[in-house]
Amino acid sequence: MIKSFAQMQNESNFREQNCKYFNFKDDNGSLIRKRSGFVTFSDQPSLSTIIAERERERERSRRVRKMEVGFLGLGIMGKAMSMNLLKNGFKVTVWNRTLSKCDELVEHGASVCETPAEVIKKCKYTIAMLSDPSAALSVVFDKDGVLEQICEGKGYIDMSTVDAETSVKINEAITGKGGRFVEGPVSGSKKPAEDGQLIILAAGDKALFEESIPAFDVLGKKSFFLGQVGNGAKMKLIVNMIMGSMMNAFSEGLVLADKSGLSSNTLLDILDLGAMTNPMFKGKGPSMNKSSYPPAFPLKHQQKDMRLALALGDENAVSMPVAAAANEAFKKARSLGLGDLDFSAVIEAIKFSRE
Ligand SMILES: NC(=O)C1=CN([C@@H]2O[C@H](COP(=O)(O)OP(=O)(O)OC[C@H]3O[C@@H](n4cnc5c(N)ncnc54)[C@H](OP(=O)(O)O)[C@@H]3O)[C@@H](O)[C@H]2O)C=CC1
Ligand SMILES: O=CC(=O)O
Repeated sequence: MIKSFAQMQNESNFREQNCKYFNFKDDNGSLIRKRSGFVTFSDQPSLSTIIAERERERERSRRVRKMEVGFLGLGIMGKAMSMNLLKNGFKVTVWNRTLSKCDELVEHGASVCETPAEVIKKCKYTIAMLSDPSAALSVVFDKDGVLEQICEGKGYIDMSTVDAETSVKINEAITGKGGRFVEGPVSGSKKPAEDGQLIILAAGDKALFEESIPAFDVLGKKSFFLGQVGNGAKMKLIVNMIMGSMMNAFSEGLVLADKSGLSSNTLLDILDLGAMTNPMFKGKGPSMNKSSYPPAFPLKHQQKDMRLALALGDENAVSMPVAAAANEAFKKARSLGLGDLDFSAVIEAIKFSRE
């Protein structure tokens, strides 16, 4: 099909190169516009697209520089996440139950407060990353907690992995005082947290979610908005229930290979070449074969997630025998004193039960 110049100009990838326009009159005196040079169709962004993109980036930086974010809980995840916010230009005010853990963040430019209430008072937006439901509730409801200062105009974003009931309770308390709440548990461990590559499973106040996007974009590679409070918690527990079950099957396979006189390293190579290849087997397998479990995702937290996911299964009458068996192995590992090691240390419980 032959297209007119005007039609070509409407194509999204239309570009002009070295074009000059000449105006002259024809025999009837009508003004005619002639063009010299040539046009191309290119996937390269046009100058106007580049300028618009730069302007958007400048606007994003302006918003970030103005955003004062509070951060409660500087464990493995909270430390990496708040450090990322700092490195990306946010003003960050931190609090941790063990206050000395704030020192490293302060060295990188963070301010520190002595209580969660003080952080809330100071910041329009506060993120929490705490170990479990009881920690999440305590930081909100206890003396000097979030509730003492939360009010209209303030947003609270809890990214801890908890059950829906805990999240709903926190939401009711925060909104009851005029504040806004988003739950935003994350999928991804220590390294994705350090690299800003988490997957954020948010739910709750949509406007607060949208205002939090500049921070979420720094913390993660993708943010899902899942609707009402509780949905983020449930989705996270389902994801981790699958992860915990996979880790158990993987551990049993490694132990079985070894006990059958096969090389567990060769098993890793075989798995990596087939349909079951995944970053978890690839990342954890070699260190598991060396019985090394530096904590990225502590085993005690994985067991907490299995427990909470099984409770969700109970509520919904979903039979989950695989997850229940995996939970037993994590419980066994905890009873062996492995709770603070990485969750891959569950393999030790499997080795133990076969000795
Ligand atoms: N590690 C990981 O790979 C991932 C973890 N998660 C989830 O993120 C959350 C944090 O995990 P992670 O950073 O690994 O955990 P850590 O155990 O490293 O850190 C837990 C944090 O919670 C604080 N805390 C515990 N109990 C209380 C309490 N009663 N009152 C106040 N603060 C408390 C700790 O304070 P203190 O320093 O004083 O002990 C610490 O800041 C958990 O819900 C976990 O399931 C989600 C995705 C990945
Ligand atoms: O919750 C743990 C994770 O790796 O995700």
